[in-house]
Amino acid sequence: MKHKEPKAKAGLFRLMELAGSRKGQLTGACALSVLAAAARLVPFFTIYGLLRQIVLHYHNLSAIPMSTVLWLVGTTAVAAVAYGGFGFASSSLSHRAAYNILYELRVQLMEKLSRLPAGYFTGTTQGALKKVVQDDVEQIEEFIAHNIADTVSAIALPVFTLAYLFIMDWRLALCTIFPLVICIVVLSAGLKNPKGAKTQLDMHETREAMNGTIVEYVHGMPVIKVFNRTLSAFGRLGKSIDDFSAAVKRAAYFFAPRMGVYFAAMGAQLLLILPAGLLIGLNASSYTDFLPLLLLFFLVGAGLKEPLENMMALALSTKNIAIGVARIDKILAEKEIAAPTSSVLPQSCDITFDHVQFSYNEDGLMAVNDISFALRQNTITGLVGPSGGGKSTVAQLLLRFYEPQAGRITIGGVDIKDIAPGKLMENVGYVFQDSVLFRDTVEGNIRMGNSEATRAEVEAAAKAAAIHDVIMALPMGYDTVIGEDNAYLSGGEKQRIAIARVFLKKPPIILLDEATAYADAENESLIQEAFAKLAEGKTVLIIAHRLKTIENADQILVLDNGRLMASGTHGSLLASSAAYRRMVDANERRDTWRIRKTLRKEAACHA
Ligand SMILES: Nc1ncnc2c1ncn2[C@@H]1O[C@H](COP(=O)(O)OP(=O)(O)OP(=O)(O)O)[C@@H](O)[C@H]1O
Repeated sequence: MKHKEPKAKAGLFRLMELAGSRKGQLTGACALSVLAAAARLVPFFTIYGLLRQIVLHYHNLSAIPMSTVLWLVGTTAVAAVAYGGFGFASSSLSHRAAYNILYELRVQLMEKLSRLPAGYFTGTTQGALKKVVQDDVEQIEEFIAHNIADTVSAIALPVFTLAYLFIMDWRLALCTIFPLVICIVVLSAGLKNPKGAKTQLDMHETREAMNGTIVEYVHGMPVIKVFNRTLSAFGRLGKSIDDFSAAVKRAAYFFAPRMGVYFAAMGAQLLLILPAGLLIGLNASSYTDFLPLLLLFFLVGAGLKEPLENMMALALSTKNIAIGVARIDKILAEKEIAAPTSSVLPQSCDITFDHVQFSYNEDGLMAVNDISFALRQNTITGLVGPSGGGKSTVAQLLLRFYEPQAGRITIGGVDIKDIAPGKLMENVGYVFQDSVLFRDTVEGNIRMGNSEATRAEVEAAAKAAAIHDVIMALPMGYDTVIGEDNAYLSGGEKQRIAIARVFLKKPPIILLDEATAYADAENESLIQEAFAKLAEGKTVLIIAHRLKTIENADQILVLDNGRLMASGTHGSLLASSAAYRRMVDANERRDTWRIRKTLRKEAACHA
């Protein structure tokens, strides 16, 4: 017999699955919410009881038994206290469950992200991830804290009420329920209608696109100002706002007639009860029984509107929750870095790339195309080539940011796939082009390289990276929080902090991505000195943009279009590789580049 895979849960069912261990708390919150709903109904019936007494004794109100009045008033008071008490307990329990689920979901997502290859985190995925981890999880918390228990009571309240009304008088109960059924049928048919569902989805998607563009607009404000662009000239933002407003209009046109029927039917409830009540009243045997009954239906019938309206609002927010839950699931299902079944430790730092092939996309365009080379332990290798040649990709493959589609990369003869990811990272240090600093103290930022390091070791690393003096000039020295207290660092200074991190980590293999952006003379020489110190006695791969940096390297690899075009020392490449010679010439031209006087003359101010 064919094995049937269990169907993956979606929407609220999946949310309950994610709620995991907190299901008990949620069930408790729902039960208490039902009790609160029941307590909320009690006053309707005690008022009915009082009305009945008034009608029975209208000719002599003092004949109403005091004990009955006291009982009815007492019950109303107890019900009011019970409503408050159950409501509070339900809300506390659901909030506790919601915050626990929020915490567990975020931890689950963060743990998952830490197991994903670093290459997963591109600019686009980072934006989407922020939305899921921050907004979607928050929305789920809000939904669990408020809406789940409310939904249960929104269902329970009308069920209790209608059951009671049917017991009291089934004909008037039918008149009460009939318009409500029309309301539910009309709106749920609208929500289920593919066109209606599409207008909802469009509204959701265009709102997200608009929010994304607004954030981009605000982030890009300096560029927008420099280029003197106005809001109207930033076309994409205007278009996203127009798209959203068009989607809202489409949804409004679709739902307006249905909402019309909905509100008309809600109003018709009382209109039906009145004539039906009069007809029933004509044939009633006892006027004193009939009149309070009619008043009860007026009272309770009107009270049914609110839970139904809540139910409709909930039906809409459930859709948003389902979209958020699906996005969380997509992240949880991402492919993780395969952990080795048995972890082997490399005995040396010789590195080899053996016919390595890698493409970022399925379009087959190779970023690294059948590359083979070896880096000998304790040697320095320069990686050069035109922009887009594949240099960063080679470095990132060595760090397992991505998995090659073919070939293998080894350290000390061990395939990096067989080295535990933590061990690999212990052995390799990477200085990125753009160094990220966290909103933490300078010491905390450097300590990322080694959380066990002493303050003296942190300072020694900073001195080696030629950043100690800059740190000491900050308002609180090593305790200054970067980004606060007016403590900001330049791009070059940030890179030297990143170098200090690697000094502290002391990995035997180092990858350096030379930044060109902070190439003022002083910074450049400080960074070069720090690089040189860092490289001592290590196996080093430098992605060099200034060929001078790697002139003395043991080996230089020339990459172009993902292919290894040539390799050798600076001298041998000058003799053998035309591509390398062209790069050296271009570098020399760049180093002697000056703005010509003629250009200055041409650049007159616009009137
Ligand atoms: N995350 C990515 N997704 C898709 N393509 C990418 C990605 N990163 C790089 N590429 C592409 O892969 C190719 C190699 O890029 P890579 O960044 O390795 O070149 P590079 O030599 O380091 O360039 P540069 O000197 O400008 O930093 C380029 O065609 C680039 O567009």
